[in-house]
Amino acid sequence: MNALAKWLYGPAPVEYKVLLIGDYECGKTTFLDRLKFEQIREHPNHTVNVNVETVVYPKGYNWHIWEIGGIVSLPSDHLQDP
Ligand SMILES: Nc1nc2c(ncn2[C@@H]2O[C@H](COP(=O)(O)OP(=O)(O)OP(=O)(O)O)[C@@H](O)[C@H]2O)c(=O)[nH]1
Ligand SMILES: [Mg+2]
Repeated sequence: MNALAKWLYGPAPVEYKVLLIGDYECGKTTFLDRLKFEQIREHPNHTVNVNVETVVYPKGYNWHIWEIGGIVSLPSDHLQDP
């Protein structure tokens, strides 16, 4: 079955997961927009928590890019000393 699917659809795409982190308003969404849409917005909204986009480059390679917003609301117990 696997061989049949491969013959019909070609090889499965290669999947990568990338974490995009950085200071508040450092340009993470702008960078992601440029990669995904090949254009940028002048005033993108602040990212709340997470923004995920998949960029295909080159064909057969899927890059799942997770932008973690600069303003992250974490439960307070994550912020306490161990
Ligand atoms: N001049 C200049 N401005 C930029 C650049 N990249 C982003 N900006 C501007 O900086 C501001 C913040 O950009 P975002 O891409 O929203 O930054 P962010 O890191 O995603 O912000 P958060 O999601 O709020 O953490 C926007 O007004 C962008 O237009 C750059 O390379 N040069
Ligand atoms: Mg952002």
